[in-house]
Amino acid sequence: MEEIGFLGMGIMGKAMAMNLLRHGFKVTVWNRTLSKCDELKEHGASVGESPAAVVKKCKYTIGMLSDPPAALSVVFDKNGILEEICSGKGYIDMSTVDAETSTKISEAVKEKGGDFLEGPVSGSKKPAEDGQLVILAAGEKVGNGAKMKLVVNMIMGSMMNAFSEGLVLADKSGLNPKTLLDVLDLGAIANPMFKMKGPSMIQNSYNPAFPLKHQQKDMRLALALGDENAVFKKARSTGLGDLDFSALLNIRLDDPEGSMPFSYYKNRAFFLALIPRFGVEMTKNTRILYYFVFNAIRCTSVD
Ligand SMILES: NC(=O)C1=CN([C@@H]2O[C@H](COP(=O)(O)OP(=O)(O)OC[C@H]3O[C@@H](n4cnc5c(N)ncnc54)[C@H](OP(=O)(O)O)[C@@H]3O)[C@@H](O)[C@H]2O)C=CC1
Ligand SMILES: O=CC(=O)O
Repeated sequence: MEEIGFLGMGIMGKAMAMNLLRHGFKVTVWNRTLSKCDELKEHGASVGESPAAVVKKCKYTIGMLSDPPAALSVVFDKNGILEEICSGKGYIDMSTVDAETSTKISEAVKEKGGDFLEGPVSGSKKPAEDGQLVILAAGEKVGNGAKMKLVVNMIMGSMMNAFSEGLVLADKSGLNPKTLLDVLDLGAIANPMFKMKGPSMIQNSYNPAFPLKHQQKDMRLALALGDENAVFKKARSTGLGDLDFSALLNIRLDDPEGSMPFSYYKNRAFFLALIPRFGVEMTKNTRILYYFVFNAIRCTSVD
């Protein structure tokens, strides 16, 4: 069997490389922090001294790096992929990055005669260990895989935000959060993420499967500076970056305005209901007025 190179022995890369070994592939691994290759070595992997050394040895090399700077660094830096990639060799980047990063890497690899495929994945530590990841590959349409992944993770981050808020609201209303989990699981919004993360969130246990810092990075890439991203940024700035992304719940618990979005929608609905009653047409000026009044109330009426 062909020897496969693997760059990045983080939570995901380690599990994915281990699967390749389990299925009989010869694997050469590299990680910036070399000690993280030890476990793979014990299971039969070889260790390369740099991304370039791995590419020199292997026909296909896979990368699973944290973010765009890391993904670019293993390609463009000294002893990077570009020093050895050539015709007959391929590089597959499975990191979650933006389309611009993917395209930049693709162009540079192709310029050297190599092949490039982006293949970001959906699924976390457990699916990676079980060989059950969903690979989002767009072939020649480089950038579409990256974009799709960011859209999916923007939805996932927003769901986690709503879920955290619901757990806090249930708790503050004197309901048992475990009962909320049961109710959610019975209805139309039941989903594997709530089912998997809910019980550990109730126990305040955040052993990282998908580190919060990566979810915040995905929100940033997907939304630039959207409102939801602000919550993840706040969580990261308070030292939760290395915990699981469900630790977002802690921000909700600490937030004296825990039910702010609830009031936000309540006020918005109230004003939208009032406007037609007063016969006010939504001209540009009334929209601006509405915006200011609405935001003033939004800031002061949180209960
Ligand atoms: N965990 C998950 O559930 C999922 C993660 N992803 C995505 O997969 C990617 C990897 O995630 P995950 O394994 O969880 O992340 P980890 O934080 O566990 O691992 C990140 C990896 O990137 C390496 N790295 C970081 N910066 C650099 C750099 N400048 N140069 C070289 N290597 C660098 C780290 O090396 P070192 O050990 O030296 O720090 C490590 O190997 C991310 O893009 C993430 O968004 C996608 C789906 C699911
Ligand atoms: O990117 C994270 C995931 O769980 O998918």
